[in-house]
This record gives sequence, C-alpha cells and structure tokens, in this order.
Amino acid sequence: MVKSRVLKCNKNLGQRKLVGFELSCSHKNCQAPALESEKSRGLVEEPSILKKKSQDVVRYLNGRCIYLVGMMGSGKTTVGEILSELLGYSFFDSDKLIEKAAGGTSVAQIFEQYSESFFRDNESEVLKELSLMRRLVVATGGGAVIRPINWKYMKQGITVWLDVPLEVSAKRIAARGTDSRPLLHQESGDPYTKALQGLSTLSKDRGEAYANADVRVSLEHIAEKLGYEDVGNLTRLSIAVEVLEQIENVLQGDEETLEICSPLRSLSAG
Ligand SMILES: Nc1ncnc2c1ncn2[C@@H]1O[C@H](COP(=O)(O)OP(=O)(O)O)[C@@H](O)[C@H]1O
Ligand SMILES: O=C(O)C1=C[C@@H](OP(=O)(O)O)[C@@H](O)[C@H](O)C1
Ligand SMILES: [Mg+2]
Repeated sequence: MVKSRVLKCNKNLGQRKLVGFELSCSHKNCQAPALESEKSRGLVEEPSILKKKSQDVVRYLNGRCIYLVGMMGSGKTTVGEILSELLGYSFFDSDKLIEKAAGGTSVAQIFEQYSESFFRDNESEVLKELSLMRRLVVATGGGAVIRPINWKYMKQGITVWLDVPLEVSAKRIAARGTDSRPLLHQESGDPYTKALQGLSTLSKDRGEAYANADVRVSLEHIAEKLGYEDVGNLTRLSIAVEVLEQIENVLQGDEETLEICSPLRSLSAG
C-alpha cells in the first residue's frame, strides 16, 4: 500500500489545520482497485458500450483527476462514486477526508466547535493534497468554489459542475434531513423549506462561481434529452454517463485542437 503525503500538524484552535489527511491508494499512481473488485460493490452494471465509453474517457483524461462541484444536494458524492467505478479511479470525498482527519468529528460539529473559516482552511488543504495525485474522482463540498485558491488546485484536473434545480436538491436533502449541513441550520420551517431557503441564499451569494467549471452538466438538459418530465427522476447512472459524455466532448475537442495546432505533438507523445 503506497501512502501519499500525510499532513503533520496538530488539531487545536491555535493551528489552522487538522491532524494528517491520509490519502492512501492501492497503487503508486493512485489507480483504483480493478473494476472487477469494484463490481462487488454492485453500484452499477456496466454494459459493453458503457465500458468502451469509460475506456475512451480514461484515455482522454490521461491520469487527470475529475473534481465535481455544485451546490449541496447536487449529487457530487453519489455520482462521484459511480464515476470512479466506471473509470477504475479512486474516489475521495473532501468532506469525509476532513472528518476523518478530525478523528470522526462531523462537518456540522467542526463548524460549531471551530468555525466555518477553520473548515474552509482544511478544505483548501485537502484539495491541495489531492491535486498532487492522479486518477481520482473527487467530490468536493458545495462551498469549495468560493475560494480562488481551491480553483488553482482543482484546475490541475477537470472540473465538472452538476447544475441541479434547487428544488430538486432541496427535496433530496429534505429526504435525509438538514442536520448534516450546518449552513442550512439557521433557516426555519420544515426540512424542505429550510433546505430550499438555505440553498437559494447560498446560490445568490455564490453567483456564477460554479460556472468556472470546465464542464457544466445540466440535469434539466439531460431530462430534456432523455424525455423525462421530472428532473428529479433522473437516475444516478444516467447522470454519470452524461458526465462522461461531456468530459469526452471537451477533451476530444482539446485533443483535436492540439493535434491541429502542434503537429509535432504526436511525435512528442512518443
Ligand atoms: N440522481 C439521484 N436521484 C435520487 N437521489 C439522488 C440522486 N443523486 C443523489 N441523490 C441523493 O441526494 C442526496 C444528496 O446527494 P449527495 O451525493 O450527498 O450530494 P452532494 O454531495 O452534492 O451534497 C443523497 O441522499 C443522495 O442519495
Ligand atoms: O455548500 C457548502 O458550503 C457546504 C457543502 C457541504 O458539502 P456537500 O455539498 O457535499 O453537502 C459541506 O462541505 C459543508 O456543509 C459546506
Ligand atoms: Mg457531498
């Protein structure tokens, strides 16, 4: 087992960082376990056409990581896991890494016991560490987009914005409750109302930050393409496939552009 860098620091209010983020991978360049071993998780059955698409995207990515951005409840963690399985990449959720480094303290407790700013410092540290690695799918926390430094780290890979109607995200969050999302706690009313109000406020504050992503995956666009009346009924897999297709479109375009612009490139590729 190869361990990448582990942050050495102490967990206290004086220091701004938590004790070691342990980012360990099964192979030197952070390849995920072979897809077969992932199949045991049974997250997705993979028809041959999807396998071919996944393999094409892996080639275009050439080891670059995928960073999923989007509001709370947009499906970053859920779709990210499926994407990692399809690509044979390792999956990391930045929130989970922070919670693990904090000895299991939840995100909500970190906000309460330390501060949002403390959480954000650690979020940036996690993204900095992950930016040194390859062949990862990273589900970021919804607020990762608000710090420019985080874009510097995420832009080492391909950034994908899951653009989901706030009503759909609010419904998903309400189904599990808002306790785990501290930025929704100050709202009043039933879980759906709290979630929708909180998301609406955050969305206004964050403006176009998410639009800095390399790829925008609009669930409304997918629903239209697939003939779904209700965006909320789109399956996790159909969204993951759209992410792959959009990444392929962007990277294929880049590859063709590079081929046109620098004919020597194919020689340098060896
Ligand atoms: N396509 C989907 N259809 C139905 N529920 C979903 C879908 N994607 C995510 N969810 C659910 O929505 C909630 C939020 O998803 P999550 O992946 O945690 O979002 P994020 O990480 O962006 O906050 C979870 O309970 C998850 O199971
Ligand atoms: O939008 C945000 O600022 C946050 C989103 C959360 O992650 P999810 O987007 O996975 O819920 C988590 O990082 C924290 O509660 C802050
Ligand atoms: Mg998440």
